[in-house]
Amino acid sequence: MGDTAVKICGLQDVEVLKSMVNLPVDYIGFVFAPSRRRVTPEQAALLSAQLKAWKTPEIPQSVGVFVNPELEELAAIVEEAQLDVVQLHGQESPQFCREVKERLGTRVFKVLSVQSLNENSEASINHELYAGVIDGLLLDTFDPVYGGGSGSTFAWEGIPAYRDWARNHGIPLFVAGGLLPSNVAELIDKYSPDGVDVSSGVESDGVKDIDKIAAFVGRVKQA
Ligand SMILES: O=C(O)c1ccccc1N[C@@H]1O[C@H](COP(=O)(O)O)[C@@H](O)[C@H]1O
Repeated sequence: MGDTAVKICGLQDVEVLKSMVNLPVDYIGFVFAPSRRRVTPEQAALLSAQLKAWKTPEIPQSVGVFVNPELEELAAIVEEAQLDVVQLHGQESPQFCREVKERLGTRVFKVLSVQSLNENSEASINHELYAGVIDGLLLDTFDPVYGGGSGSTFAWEGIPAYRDWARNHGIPLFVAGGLLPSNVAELIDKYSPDGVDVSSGVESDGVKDIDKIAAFVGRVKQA
C-alpha cells in the first residue's frame, strides 16, 4: 500500500516547485520536446537545483522528456540540466536507448504511445525489442501533434500485459495519460502500476496547480 511511485511532469516555475518540497514525489519531469510546457536547458538547470531543497522523504529524480532527440543535443541538455533519467517519447530505437545509457550515464524510460482507445489498443513500438536495454516502460495516450501530454486516458484493460512484461524484465511500468486526482486511485486499485505520471490533470488554466498536485500525490500514496 502507498508504494506506487509518482511523477509530476511539465514543471516550469520555480515557485511551484518550492511549494511542493514537502510532498512525497519520486520524479519531477521537465519537457524539452516542442510543447507549451517546454523549458530551456537553462530554466531546467535552475529547477533541478531547486530539487536539492526537498524535505520528504528523498530528493526526487529529475526526468527530461524528449521526442526523437539527436544524441549530441541530448548530451548537452543532460549535462546542463543535471538530469537523472531521460524519458523518450518518440520512435527512438533500442540501439539509441543503449547509446544514451552508455554515453550519457542516465537511466532511460521508454514510452509506448497507445494508438487507439478501444480494447485492441496498439502501441507505437514493439516493447519486446527493448528488453534488457531500458530502465522503465511508460504507457501514455498517443497524441498526434506533440507525442504526449494529451490529457486523455487510453483503454486501461491493456495494462496488465505490459506490466507483467516489465516486471518479468525487472523494470517498473509507469502509466500516464489523462490521470487526475479523481481517477488515479481507481487505476492503482485495478491495475497496480509501479508508477503513475501526470501533467495536464494537475493544472488549472494550463498552469500547474499546487492544490491539485497535493491532492494527486495524496491519492496515490493512500491507494
Ligand atoms: O507534457 C507535454 O507537453 C509533453 C509533450 C510531448 C511529449 C510528452 C509530454 N508529456 C508527457 O505526457 C504524459 C502526461 O500526460 P497528461 O498530460 O497527464 O495526459 C507524461 O508522460 C508527460 O511526461
